[in-house]
Amino acid sequence: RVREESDQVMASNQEFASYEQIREMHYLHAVVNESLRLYPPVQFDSKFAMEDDVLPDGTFVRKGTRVTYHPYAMGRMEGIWGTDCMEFRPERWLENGAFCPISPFKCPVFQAGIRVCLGKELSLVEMKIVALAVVRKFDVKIATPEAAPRFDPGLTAMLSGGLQAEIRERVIAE
Ligand code: HEM
Repeated sequence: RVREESDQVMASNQEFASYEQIREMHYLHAVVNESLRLYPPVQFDSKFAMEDDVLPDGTFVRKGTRVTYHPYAMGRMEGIWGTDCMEFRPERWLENGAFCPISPFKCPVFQAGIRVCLGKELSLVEMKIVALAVVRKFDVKIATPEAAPRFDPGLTAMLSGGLQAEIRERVIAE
């Protein structure tokens, strides 16, 4: 689907997408957001209360308490995403083919609010340019598609044992 969308927007001999073209690719944007939901590079993140505080839901937090939010767990919660929360379904981010943002407080992959990641937009563009460059030029076949990739816990995400794949140059019919 990403290839099909890019073929409609990019010239067949074009190696890299322009910023304007990237903005036209709603399905690609949905795919990247859906990947980040299930595999957030920052899996969890902690804060320490400098003073007694109260969370928006009324929970009292005593001074010195460590509070951790967990994007990996939140991305897989039925209460947030529904019964298909474990499915990779980019369509959940689309309405009539157009990207439909979901609150960053439901999906805090880049945090949310005033301390949201300053590199969010830059990294989304980077991810999309790299994904397009790979998908348009190569056929990528995961060696063990039946086994879901497993995360190694850590500050930033790694895949346990890597991700074995067979990569072949894409043959484009003339
Ligand atoms: C997929 C890539 C990225 C992810 C998932 C990500 C995620 C995050 C998260 C979760 C935070 C909040 C950390 C905290 O409050 O403890 C954060 C903060 C931040 N990020 Fe990113 N980030 C990414 C890429 C980048 C890039 C490429 C840049 C710079 C070009 C960047 C710059 C920053 C900065 C400056 C902050 C601190 C913002 C503040 O505290 O006011 N990030 N990021």
